[in-house]
Amino acid sequence: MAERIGGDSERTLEPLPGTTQATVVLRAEGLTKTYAAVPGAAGRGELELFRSLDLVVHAGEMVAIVGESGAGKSSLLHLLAALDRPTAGEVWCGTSRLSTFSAGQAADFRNRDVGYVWQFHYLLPEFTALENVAMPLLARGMGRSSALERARVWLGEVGLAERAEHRSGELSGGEQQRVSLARALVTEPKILLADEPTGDLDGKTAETVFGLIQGLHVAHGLTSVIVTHSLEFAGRCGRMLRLKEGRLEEVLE
Ligand SMILES: Nc1ncnc2c1ncn2[C@@H]1O[C@H](COP(=O)(O)OP(=O)(O)OP(=O)(O)O)[C@@H](O)[C@H]1O
Repeated sequence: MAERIGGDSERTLEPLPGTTQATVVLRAEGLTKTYAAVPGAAGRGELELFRSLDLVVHAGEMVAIVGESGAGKSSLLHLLAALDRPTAGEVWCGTSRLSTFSAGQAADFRNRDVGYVWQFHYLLPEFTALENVAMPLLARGMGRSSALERARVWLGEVGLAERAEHRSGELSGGEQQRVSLARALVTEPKILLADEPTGDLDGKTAETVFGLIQGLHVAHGLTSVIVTHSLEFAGRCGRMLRLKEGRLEEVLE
């Protein structure tokens, strides 16, 4: 059955080949991103990263985005998370047009619908692992004891229940990234966006964190977009796209 997406340009989406269902979770249409020139700054001319880029991500997909450094992968992920606005084009999440969001609506969208993992964990070092994981719940107004209770469950999901009371600054890099993964998912979003989540980690720790992401993706029925420089990890996602010279190409193996 095809699904309709709404807003002011309602269309019928075709199912994926070989499937009967096409639940589109994220859809970018005609996306263009240009960074403006900085007047008077040498080397800061206008920079067009991509033009008229389209992307459709279906429910349950795990999509890897690869590409050379500077290709625009992080910039694309920022647009999907409503962290930035495109120069032209639109990102849809279901029937919501991200470009119509106010700053508050964008923050709500990120708090409720998206779990975002950065290359660097950005945990608050003076707070415990448990408190760090609970932050997004506290930010949405949940009571402290309920937030901490739910955060404890998510620390368990990433295998760190016994580290709950450690300050995040006392944890190893891999543990910190696992805490940041729990923080991203504690609100039980439907979408996980991860920007080089293993980029700062050594090989074995990277494997642990990537395996965890894969496991949580399946266990929680997530729709995930993962930017990575690792072709090995990308090959283990259901679908690989390469951002190259402003275009997204399917990489078929
Ligand atoms: N806010 C900004 N203003 C101006 N230029 C920017 C801005 N953010 C990124 N850029 C430039 O856009 C280009 C793409 O950056 P982006 O971080 O999206 O690439 P990337 O593919 O994620 O790279 P990497 O793999 O090294 O992280 C780079 O040349 C970068 O300097």
